[in-house]
Amino acid sequence: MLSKVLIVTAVEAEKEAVLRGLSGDSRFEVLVGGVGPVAAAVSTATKLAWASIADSRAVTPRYDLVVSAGIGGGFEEQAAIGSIVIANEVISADLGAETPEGFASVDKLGFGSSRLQVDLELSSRLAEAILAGGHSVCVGPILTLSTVTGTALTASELAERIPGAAAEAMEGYGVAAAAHNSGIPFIEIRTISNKVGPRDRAAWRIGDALAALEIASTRLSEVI
Ligand SMILES: O=C(O)c1cccc(C(=O)CC[C@H]2O[C@@H](n3cnc4c(=O)[nH]cnc43)[C@H](O)[C@@H]2O)c1
Repeated sequence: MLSKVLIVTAVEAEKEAVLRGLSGDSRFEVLVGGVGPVAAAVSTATKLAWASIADSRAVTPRYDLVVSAGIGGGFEEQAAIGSIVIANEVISADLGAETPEGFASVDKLGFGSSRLQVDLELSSRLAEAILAGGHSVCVGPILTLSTVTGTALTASELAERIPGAAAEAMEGYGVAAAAHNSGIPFIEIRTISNKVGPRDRAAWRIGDALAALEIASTRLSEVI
C-alpha cells in the first residue's frame, strides 16, 4: 500500500471532484497546478522539491506516486464523453517542428523524447477496478498539447501520427516530466468532457467529466 500520493489537477473544480472521490483518504494530497504543460511542470516540480527537502529532515515522507488527473478530450472511436481514460504512455504531441513533410517530433529531430512512461502495473489495476465498478474505461496514449485541438484536420493528423491515441489534455507531460525528474512513479487519468475535433464549446459536458473524475478517484484510492 502506498503511503503518500500527489495528485495534480489544472483547476479547482477538478481538485474538488478528486477530493469528493477520495472521501478524506489522508494518503492523498491534491495540488491545483494550473492549465498547460509549463504551469503543471513548474508547480509539480516545486512541490516535489520542497517535499524532498522536508523529507531530508525526516519531517514528511516523500511521495510514492504522482498523478496527473483532470478532464480531457476523447478521440473518435477511442473514448466517449463521460468515460475514463488511463494512460499507457504520455506524449507531448506538439513538441517538435513543422516541416513541409508534416510535423517532426523531437524524437525524429534527435533532440530528446516526447514520450514518458507511466506505472503500467498500477495503470492496469486501476483500469480493471474502474471496469469492475461498471464504468467505461480506455487504456491508451494520452497526448499533451499546449493548444486545444479545434479542427477535424488536426484531430485526424494527431490520430494518424499517434495510432491509438485515446485522449488529449494540456498538463500530463509536464507533471510526468517533474515526477520522472524526481524518480517517482507516474500515472495519468483523464475523464472525457468533449470530442477531440471541431471546436464546439456548447458540446462540452464538463459536469459529466467531473462526475467520472470522482469515480476514478474513488477507484484509485481502492487500488493503491
Ligand atoms: O475552446 C473553448 O472555448 C474552451 C472551453 C472550455 C475549456 C477550454 C479549455 O481550454 C480547457 C482546457 C483545460 O481542460 C483540459 N481539456 C479538456 N478537454 C480538452 C481537449 O479537448 N484538449 C485539450 N485539453 C482539454 C485541459 O487539460 C485544460 O486543463 C476551452
